[in-house]
Amino acid sequence: MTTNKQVTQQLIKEATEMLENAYVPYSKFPVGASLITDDGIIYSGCNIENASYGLSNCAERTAIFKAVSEGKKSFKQLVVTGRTTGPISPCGACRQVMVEFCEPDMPVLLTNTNGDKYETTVKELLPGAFQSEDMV
Ligand SMILES: O=c1ccn([C@H]2C[C@H](O)[C@@H](CO)O2)c(=O)[nH]1
Ligand SMILES: [Zn+2]
Repeated sequence: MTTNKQVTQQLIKEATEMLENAYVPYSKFPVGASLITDDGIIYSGCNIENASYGLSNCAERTAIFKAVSEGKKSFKQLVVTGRTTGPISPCGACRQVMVEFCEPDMPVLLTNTNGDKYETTVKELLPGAFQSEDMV
């Protein structure tokens, strides 16, 4: 049997490995994210930058889009890591994308390579989010 703790450890490991794949010639700030589906498949991603800076994609969105593009839309947990002094903080765009694809109470673990951790949820990260239900 795999415990929640073991799953979290695996997500942290895979998010950390993603730091090596980050394409960050501009910021030199690698970020890794790892997401597990309800059926236990892990999708991980890194940030991918562009010379046209605004086209850069964050690690969180890379992981979520990888999963969605494989037909997955039901998720259990997301882990994000970076070389920050405290736990990393996802940008507004990623918080909005989390709201689109993850349940409000889904756990999100923000961490860093020192092992600092902040456990939160999708709804705590973006209270009052704009959602499809708002378009009546
Ligand atoms: O949670 C975060 C915060 C930042 N970045 C990326 C965007 C950009 O490539 C670099 C600097 O902002 O870090 C992420 O991928 N996730
Ligand atoms: Zn982001």
